[in-house]
Amino acid sequence: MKNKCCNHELYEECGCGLCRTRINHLGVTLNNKEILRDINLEIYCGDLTAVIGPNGAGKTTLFKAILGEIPHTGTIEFLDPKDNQKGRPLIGYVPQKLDFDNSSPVTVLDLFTATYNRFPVWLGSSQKTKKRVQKNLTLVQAEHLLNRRLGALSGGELQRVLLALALDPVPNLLFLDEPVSGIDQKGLELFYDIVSRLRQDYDLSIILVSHDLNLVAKYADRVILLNHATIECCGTAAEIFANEKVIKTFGMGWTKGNAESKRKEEEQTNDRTMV
Ligand SMILES: Nc1ncnc2c1ncn2[C@@H]1O[C@H](COP(=O)(O)OP(=O)(O)OP(=O)(O)O)[C@@H](O)[C@H]1O
Repeated sequence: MKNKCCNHELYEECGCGLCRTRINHLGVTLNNKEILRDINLEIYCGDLTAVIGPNGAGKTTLFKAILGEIPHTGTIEFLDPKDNQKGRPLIGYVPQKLDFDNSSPVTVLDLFTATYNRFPVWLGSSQKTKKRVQKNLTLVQAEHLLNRRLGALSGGELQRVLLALALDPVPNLLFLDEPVSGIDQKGLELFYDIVSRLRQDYDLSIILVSHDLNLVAKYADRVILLNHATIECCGTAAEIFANEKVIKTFGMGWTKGNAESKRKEEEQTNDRTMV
């Protein structure tokens, strides 16, 4: 069955609307436990898809499977009709958290240098590397953090640095696993404003796992509810937050209010488009 998230009409205004990552019948079983089953998704360029679901629904497992970190059944392919290419997508990943020693002297520049080059970081960074890092940090409003120690960054700053790292080279698919702690509301909003702008500038396909339904309602083109090991429903934010299954999962009060304001916002956008 073709589900709504594969409906081409939803993507008419997104990027070229043709490049896409296709996930077919993806399933994951770990230690004899079925964690994901029959996941089918198409993610087009310029499209920000938010994955929501209760704790333990399998959101991180979905990321890990697509990244190839854990075994899965089904297929994942990137299709670029412009030059007829077909293959595995190039994926950029911003993890939920980064485990490192906070007291380590490693700086942001060291982190990038170690990623871009094969030689040891203690040999220093060339001017060429420094320029490349500066350019990438500027994209995420973090150019002033070049020589800052990683351990001295705030949660929001670290998240933006990791985003800059994930954008070079520009990926076919960008994964954002929202941190559950360590970033204040202002930091989160700045992060999503930057993501939203980059999505337009680079025509990025983005999958975002988020626990903040207000941010999802504000930024996502499409929302997917992952529950009971599979996709229970998907659609625009207004559709999803009015959906019975979502209301049952997250509670009546929140979703009804948001569905209503999102519906009004979409109506206003449609009115403006028609004028
Ligand atoms: N190696 C494993 N073996 C068995 N079960 C696992 C394994 N890894 C994860 N699980 C289980 O798979 C389910 C999904 O976990 P996952 O971390 O993907 O959920 P999530 O939706 O990302 O949760 P959260 O919102 O809390 O981050 C959980 O019940 C978890 O206990």
